Order: sequence, then C-alpha cells, then structure tokens
Amino acid sequence: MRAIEVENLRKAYGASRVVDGVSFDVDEGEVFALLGPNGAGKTTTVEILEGHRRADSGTLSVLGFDPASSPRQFRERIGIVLQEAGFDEDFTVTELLRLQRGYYPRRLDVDDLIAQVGLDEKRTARVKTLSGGQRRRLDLALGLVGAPDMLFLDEPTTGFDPSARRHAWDLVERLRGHGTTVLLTTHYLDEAEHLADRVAVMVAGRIVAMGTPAELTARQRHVVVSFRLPADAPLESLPALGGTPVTDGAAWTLATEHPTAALHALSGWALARGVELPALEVRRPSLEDAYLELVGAELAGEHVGAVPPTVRS
Ligand SMILES: Nc1ncnc2c1ncn2[C@@H]1O[C@H](COP(=O)(O)OP(=O)(O)OP(=O)(O)O)[C@@H](O)[C@H]1O
Repeated sequence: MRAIEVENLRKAYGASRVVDGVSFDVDEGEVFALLGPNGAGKTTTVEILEGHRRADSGTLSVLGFDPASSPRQFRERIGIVLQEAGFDEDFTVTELLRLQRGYYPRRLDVDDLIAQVGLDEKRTARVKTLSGGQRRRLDLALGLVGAPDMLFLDEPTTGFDPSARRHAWDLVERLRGHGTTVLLTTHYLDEAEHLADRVAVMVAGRIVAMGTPAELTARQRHVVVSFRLPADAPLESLPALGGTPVTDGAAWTLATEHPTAALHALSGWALARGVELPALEVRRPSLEDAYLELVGAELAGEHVGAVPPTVRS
C-alpha cells in the first residue's frame, strides 16, 4: 500500500510558483528523500503533506488521509522532526519527552528513546543548556516518541557530529526495519545515498529526477579521476587529459568517459617528472556527482531530465 500519494501539487506565493506540479508516491515502509537546492520547495511540499500548509491545487493522501483536514487519527500516526522546533526550553529532556508522549495513544519508552538518540548524560538537563547537535537529537526523539507510522525528517542531522550522524542513520534504519515510512529532506547526499530507497530531486518547484540512488548514478557515463598536484607542479604543465579538471581548493577532479587514457597520460607525466601524485583515485560517480550535474544543468536552463520521474504501477 502507498503511504503517500501526491498528484500535481501546486503552491504559489504571489507570482512565485514554489511547488509547481509535483507528483510522487511513497510505499509503506519506504525511506524516500527529497533533495534539491535551497528554496527548491522541499519544505513547502513536506509541510503540505504534514497538514501544516494548504496546497493551491492537486490531490494528496498521506496514510489514507487528506492532511488538509488533519483529523486527530492522522496527527496521532505521524511524527515530525522540524528544522527549527520551538519548545519550552525550561523543561528537562525527560520532562519534554514525557509531555510530548502524552499526546499519542501509542508511545515509546522515554528512557529507551533517550538512550537511542545518545542523550543519556542529558536526561535531567534543561533544554536551554543543550548544544545545537544535542537539541537536534532531542528533536529526533520528540518526532519518534509517539511511535509514528510515518515520520517526516526535515534535515534531521544538520549540526550532528560524524558519530551522532551515524547513530541517527542507525536509528532510521531500525525504523525502516519496523515498517515505518520515512520522508526525509537533506542536503547531505551521502545521507540520502545511505538511507533512501528512492530519492526525488526538486529544482525550482519541480521534480526533475526520481529513482533509486543507483538509478540516478547509473545515468552518469563518466567516472571520476581525482588527484592532488605536488606544490611545484602547476596545472598548466599537465598533458591533455581529455577534459578539464576542476578543483575544490585541495584536490583536482576530472570527469571522464576515458579513464584509462586519462590515467595513462597523468601517470606518464608524473613518472617522467619523478613526482608522486598524492591521493590519486578513480571512482564511480556518487549520488552527489549525479545530483550536482543534474541541478547544475537545470539551473543553467538545460532541463536534462534524462531520468524521467519513475512511473510505478
Ligand atoms: N510563507 C511564505 N511566503 C512567501 N514565500 C515563501 C513562504 N514560505 C516559503 N517561501 C518561499 O518558497 C520558496 C521555497 O521554500 P522552501 O522552504 O520550501 O524551500 P526548501 O527547498 O525547503 O529550501 P531549503 O533547502 O533552504 O530548506 C523559497 O523561495 C521561499 O522563500
């Protein structure tokens, strides 16, 4: 059964079409990620699905309900982790979770939950004394305390340290194991690649690509060759590599459909000069590479759309 069905959703603010004909489905138990640059319309879409905003037009169903009518039975079955949750900061972690738990008929054990999100040491700490990352962990626990069937995670791990992020990922994977449906927005492409069964890429209010992370990366015909240059070897001294390397400041990266020739030219050049190429690497494109190409082309007006939105029966 489908947990979410969205058809031709539209929302405008004045002349600005923020959500511009969005359609997608999410199966029960699926982890679905909405990706896209700042201002693409992800949060607006999610807030419509949560029942916090009204669409101008389109049809939608979440767990079989129309979120706009937002009946109590609907609200009891969803959990929401917002980017900026507003709550009374004088409560302790345990108090706030107990309070939130009281709103739901199905409830998780507060002590277990605190342990799962790694806030053991902060059980009795007032919320206002938590660090940014600890607050986000509390937000996650608040979204989960009502044992939701459908969890909305809006940038859930922003501000997490690397090990906290891994713990949050484990938690989401356990939820999936229990059949919880998760709608995730994130700017961390590795997070989407790790967690999501399918992703949709939104640009300027429209979904421009949708599929599994593997489907989105498979359309990339090139592979990525990356390396660092020795300090005394300028880029101009490199031979032709069959493409123009780009840099992030430290490493150079070349997207090429002919990695063998590029590597041959590169290593021949290094051997002839007697220099080492630190961090030389050849890899398949990641979801991030596919995303950057897709979004870059869309924003440049090329509308590649080579991966059409998946149509599923
Ligand atoms: N209440 C509002 N009134 C007018 N414009 C709004 C309102 N809410 C959002 N917008 C605009 O709608 C657009 C989409 O915003 P939205 O928050 O959905 O984007 P997003 O994809 O979630 O971005 P981010 O990645 O930065 O969170 C933005 O240009 C934003 O300024």
